[in-house]
Amino acid sequence: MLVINNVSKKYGKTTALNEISLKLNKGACLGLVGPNGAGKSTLLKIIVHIVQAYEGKIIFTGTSNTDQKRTIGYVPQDICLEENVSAIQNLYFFGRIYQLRGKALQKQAKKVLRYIGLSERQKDKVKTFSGGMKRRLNIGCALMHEPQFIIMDEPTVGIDPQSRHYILDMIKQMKEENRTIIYSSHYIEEVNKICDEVAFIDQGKIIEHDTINSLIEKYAVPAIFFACQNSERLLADLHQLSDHVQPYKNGYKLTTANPMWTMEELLRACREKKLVLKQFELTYPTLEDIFFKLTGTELRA
Ligand SMILES: Nc1ncnc2c1ncn2[C@@H]1O[C@H](COP(=O)(O)OP(=O)(O)OP(=O)(O)O)[C@@H](O)[C@H]1O
Repeated sequence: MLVINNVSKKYGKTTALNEISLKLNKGACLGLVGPNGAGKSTLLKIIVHIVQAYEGKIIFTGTSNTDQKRTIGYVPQDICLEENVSAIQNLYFFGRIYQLRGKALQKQAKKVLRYIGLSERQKDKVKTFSGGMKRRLNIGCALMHEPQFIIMDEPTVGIDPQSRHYILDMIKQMKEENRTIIYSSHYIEEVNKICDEVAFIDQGKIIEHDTINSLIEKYAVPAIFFACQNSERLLADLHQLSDHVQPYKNGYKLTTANPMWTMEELLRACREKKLVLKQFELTYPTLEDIFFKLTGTELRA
């Protein structure tokens, strides 16, 4: 288990983290989601001991390994590879840091190469690799010592959709191996695909932390979007049906706790006023909408 207790960090006058507390169970896959500058990288660097001057406590419990660093694999946001040597040489370098030698080192490097799908390119220099291949190798380097905790800082930034897919599949496999994962991203749809729980971070504070299902249940009030010609003629009816009516695209969006009844009433009002519907949809907020609702901040800003 990983316990983050009241962690704060300042860089000069900038507060990067403000009393962060989080608990993560063994085998959990947490998406750490926040916009640029929210404090994600700082928190991850504190967890992996790169940033050592901070307030609060980080506690790892239940690991059999006495050396905490050996239980953690860290994938930094910036690719950290030696470009002028081969993929396998990069893996050997990271394996040696963790005292792997000889046959054991070779065997582990081959295993990791299969895992990251680069066996065919193992002898090629990294400088000949695409951005996505470099990202995969960057992840492979963090896996050489078979860590229980895997901490990834935006590992899919700036890569092609195929490599992105590959990386997401790798993370799913890590989950099946019961590794504990923290995955930082501002691509919320990725987090939705692979994580079980999500922590929203904004301006150095954790705004929410829960399972994705619980968050959706808690905040996802359904909305009806509709568009028709002269839709402003329905405005009075709309305000009777919902307290939250807003112009949206070429029509209006209204939130409602009772969507079926609201839809029926809306259709009835359209028929009465002889208005022809162009679009009519029942929508549920995405995690991105929930983040915006809680923080007033766009994730992709
Ligand atoms: N080494 C540093 N020196 C000074 N300020 C820093 C340093 N590292 C981060 N900060 C500041 O701390 C705050 C949090 O930055 P951090 O990199 O942790 O955010 P982030 O959520 O990872 O953002 P991004 O998605 O852009 O990587 C920002 O205001 C940033 O400018």
